[in-house]
Order: sequence, then C-alpha cells, then structure tokens
Amino acid sequence: MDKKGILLVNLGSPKSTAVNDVKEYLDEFLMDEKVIDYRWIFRALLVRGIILNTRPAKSAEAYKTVWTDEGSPLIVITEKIRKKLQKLVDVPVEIGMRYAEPSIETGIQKLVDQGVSEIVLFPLYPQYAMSTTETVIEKAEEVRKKKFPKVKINYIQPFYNRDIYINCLAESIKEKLPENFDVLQFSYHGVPERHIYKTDPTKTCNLNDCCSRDTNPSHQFCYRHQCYKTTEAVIAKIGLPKEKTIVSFQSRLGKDKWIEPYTDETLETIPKKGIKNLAIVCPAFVSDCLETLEEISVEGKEQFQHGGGENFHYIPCLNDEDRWIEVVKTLCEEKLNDFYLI
Ligand SMILES: C=CC1=C(C)c2cc3[nH]c(cc4nc(cc5[nH]c(cc1n2)c(C)c5CCC(=O)O)C(CCC(=O)O)=C4C)c(C)c3C=C
Ligand SMILES: [Fe+2]
Ligand SMILES: [Fe+2]
Repeated sequence: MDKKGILLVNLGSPKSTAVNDVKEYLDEFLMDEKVIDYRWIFRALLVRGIILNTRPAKSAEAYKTVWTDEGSPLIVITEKIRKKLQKLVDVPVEIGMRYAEPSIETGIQKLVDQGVSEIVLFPLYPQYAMSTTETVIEKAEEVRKKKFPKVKINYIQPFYNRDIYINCLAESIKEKLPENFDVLQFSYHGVPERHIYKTDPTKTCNLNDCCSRDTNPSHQFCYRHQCYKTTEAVIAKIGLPKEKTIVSFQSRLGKDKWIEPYTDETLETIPKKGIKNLAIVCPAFVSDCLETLEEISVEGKEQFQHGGGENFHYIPCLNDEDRWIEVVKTLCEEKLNDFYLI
C-alpha cells in the first residue's frame, strides 16, 4: 500500500530581518507571475528596477518589530500547527513555504524520505486567489513533475464557506470580542482588481451585485466573493447584524487599482462617522504574520486613532488553537480518504 503524508503550505518569510535576506525573499515573491502578472520584462523592470531599491529596507524594519527568538511568526506558528496536527494523525506531517525556506520542495523531500508517495497538500488560505492557492498548486506540480514524478498530490480546496471552518472562526472571534464595540471590521488581504477578472473564466464576477449571490460558477475563483461569503457566514453564526460590520482589503502594493474598500482609508474615515470603538479581524490569514501584527495591530491602530478613533481591538488569527487544529485534521482526512479519485 502507498504511504500517505500531509504537507501544510503557507506563504513564507525571509530567513532573517537582514535587508539582503528580505530583498532575496521579495525578489522570489514579487517575480512570481501569479503575484505581479506582467510580462517578464515589465515585471523585472518594476520589481528589480523600482520596488527592490527601497522596499527591502522598509520591510526589514517592519519585520524586526514582529520577529521572535524562534524566527518569523508565520513560520513559527505554521510549525506549531504541524506539531499539534502530528499528534492527532498517524501519517507524517511536514510544512513547506511557497517562498524561501523551508520550501515546498524541502517539505516534499522530507515526506519522501519517510517513504511517502501520496501527499495531501493543504494550502493554508481559506479563500482562493491566483497569488496564493493557484501559485502554490502550480509550484508543487512543477516540483513534483521535475523531482518526484512518482509522487501523487491531492490538493485541499479553499474552505472559505465550509461549516466546520466557519463555526471554528465564529467561536474564536466571539470569545475574543471586547464587551463594547461599535463595529467588527473584517480586513482581508487585497489583490489587484485585475486578478479577479483574470481568474474568473466566465468573467461575470462584476464586483458589484454578483457577490451577493452564490450561484455563479465563477465564484469558485473569485477571491472577493469568497471574502464576503466568509464574512456573511461568520456574522450569521455570531448573530451580529450586518450594520455592525465592515469588510475591507489591506496591504495594497503599487499603483494598480486593488479591490476596495481599502483598510487603511476605512480606518482613517470611520471615526468621523461615529465609530470610536473598533474590533478588527483578518480572516484571510490563518496564522498571524507581518500583515496582521504590524500592518493592522500597529499601523492600523495608529490610522484609526489618527482619524479620531478611541479603542482599537485586534482579534488574533486562529493560529494553533485546538479547535482550528481539529478543522485542519478533518480537512486533511477527507483528502487522505479520497486518493482513489485522482
Ligand atoms: C492571505 C492571502 C494573501 C494574498 C491574497 C496576498 C496577495 C499579495 N501580496 C502581495 C505583496 C506582499 N505581501 C506580503 C506579505 C504577506 N502576504 C500574505 C498573504 C497574502 N498575500 C502574508 C501571509 C504575508 C506575510 C508574510 C510574513 O512573512 O509574515 C509582502 C511582504 C511584506 C512587505 O514587504 O510588505 C508583500 C510585498 C501582492 C503583490 C499580492 C497580490 C498580487
Ligand atoms: Fe501579500
Ligand atoms: Fe462575485
């Protein structure tokens, strides 16, 4: 019988906060054509000619503010998830990062070294995006074909609307909500608006009214739609009225139009509308990372207070909470059991 294993895949972080390491990481990340989807020459001009001249130093400073003794929070937390999951399942579990180390190749190699030939690969992103789920699958397939042609990989699909995930997220948020808050803001990582159209084969997700309906097949590939659906399901579960919530998109990069509304602008303007006490959560991330610990918890708080806000309450990601590990286990087991389908 073929031996099975699990590979948990997350985005990845630089190997240290040294400017050169951050530069190397950003080069691999931003030269990915699923992230900056220009023709190679234009992507190289933008990334290597402009972004990499200034951003690495700025990002390195930001990374320093969140870095722990064990390393980057994103990798440390992903490793914690792995360890807890390993205690619950009887197949080997490894981690792999889309960018930098430990890479997807390193993760597959570790599994293969343990005799594994059938891998359940779990991209740790609740919502589908070309710049996350799709690039992970593409990379894993490239590595598999080149280095491990006899290995089979079964991919876990985005789980943005799965009941087990929604229940887990809703319970986690409910427990952490402060007693008094005017609004609960859901801040998702943004993507360029163009990516939404590009990944939607029917080109019908029009960013306006179609996301209020779930019947459109294009929503299988519509990141924005999936973010709204996660929000809708979570607030229904918590019992929060829609008027007490906001959805926004963070971490915009470059001059292209990204999906709106932008988190930073929202944080500056809502206090003027009377929202002084804010709770904020970032459900595009399953583990806390630079984008939540620095961009939201620190910068976001400053933006909100600058706009006149008073109480800013950041709700951490699911990280290695036991109920989340149970969800990871269930999603992995579903795929471990359906290998005959591929
Ligand atoms: C959760 C989903 C994510 C999507 C969608 C996503 C798209 C996306 N990101 C960039 C550019 C950057 N993102 C950076 C950090 C970062 N991004 C995600 C997740 C998503 N990105 C995570 C988890 C992290 C944190 C990594 C960590 O080490 O903690 C960065 C690097 C930091 C910085 O310099 O600001 C960049 C750059 C683009 C362009 C994009 C979609 C096209
Ligand atoms: Fe990002
Ligand atoms: Fe849509």
